[in-house]
Amino acid sequence: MRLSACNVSWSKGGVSILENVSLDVVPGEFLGIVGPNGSGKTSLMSLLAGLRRPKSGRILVDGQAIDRLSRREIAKRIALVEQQAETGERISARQAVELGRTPHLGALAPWSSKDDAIVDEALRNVDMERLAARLWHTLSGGERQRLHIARALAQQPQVLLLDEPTNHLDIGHQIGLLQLVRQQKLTAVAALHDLNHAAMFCDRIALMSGGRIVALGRPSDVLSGERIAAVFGIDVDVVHESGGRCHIRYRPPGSPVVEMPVLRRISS
Ligand SMILES: Nc1ncnc2c1ncn2[C@@H]1O[C@H](COP(=O)(O)OP(=O)(O)OP(=O)(O)O)[C@@H](O)[C@H]1O
Repeated sequence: MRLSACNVSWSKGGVSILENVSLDVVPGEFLGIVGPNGSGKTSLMSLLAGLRRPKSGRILVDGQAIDRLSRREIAKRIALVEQQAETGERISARQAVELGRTPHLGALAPWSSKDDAIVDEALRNVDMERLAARLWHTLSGGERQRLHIARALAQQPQVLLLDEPTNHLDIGHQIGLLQLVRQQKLTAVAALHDLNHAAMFCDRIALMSGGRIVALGRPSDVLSGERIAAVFGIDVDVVHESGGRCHIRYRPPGSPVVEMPVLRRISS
């Protein structure tokens, strides 16, 4: 499924937050959105999910304006994992994941063993099967975050939107989650803070600053030292790898510039 933002602007209380943002998420790709705090990543995600309407411009789902689709139609195609998604309900881990099936259920489509199997698989995917019976309020931040992802997977969307999905996760589960997203046969867009995670897992990266996309392309084309310095105000050394990937080394303030080699992956 193709998801597009066409010249989208959004403002709140007279303050411009997104300005003329255009983005085409290609079917099957994993697109990363990076940028400093307040650059507009979450605002863009909520427009892409159809939760907010742009002041001008359009969000298109396979060429169709998103505001012409019902909430249920959107939910069958797009799942959003928000940054501070919480539930105050007294529900179990499994029940939280079962909520992902809601858009697919109805009078003519009651809960069935197929839904159970989808929920089982989603729990397995995030390594949470053994805690399925636990009550939500007894779970750690990282366990809850993994369940939010499982709920989104159980929704069986065509596009998965993730706002800082690795928050609260230990490094093993951060890498595991990004790898899991990459392995899914769906289109994914993730707002990420870790530039190396974006460079490692994303096919393309959109770099945001001040409510605009300032660069969009393959990791090694977008994440240049000059651009990172201009947008984040830090000095880095970038090691370019083959296949458009790169690795960023953060330089301690005041340390000299190092010529970084170009690395080529040796395939076995
Ligand atoms: N509902 C709102 N009302 C007023 N200002 C808002 C609203 N939502 C977002 N903003 C402002 O818009 C700007 C962009 O916010 P947004 O949450 O999209 O940034 P972000 O890139 O996701 O930031 P972070 O990395 O800190 O999560 C910020 O300055 C924020 O304060």
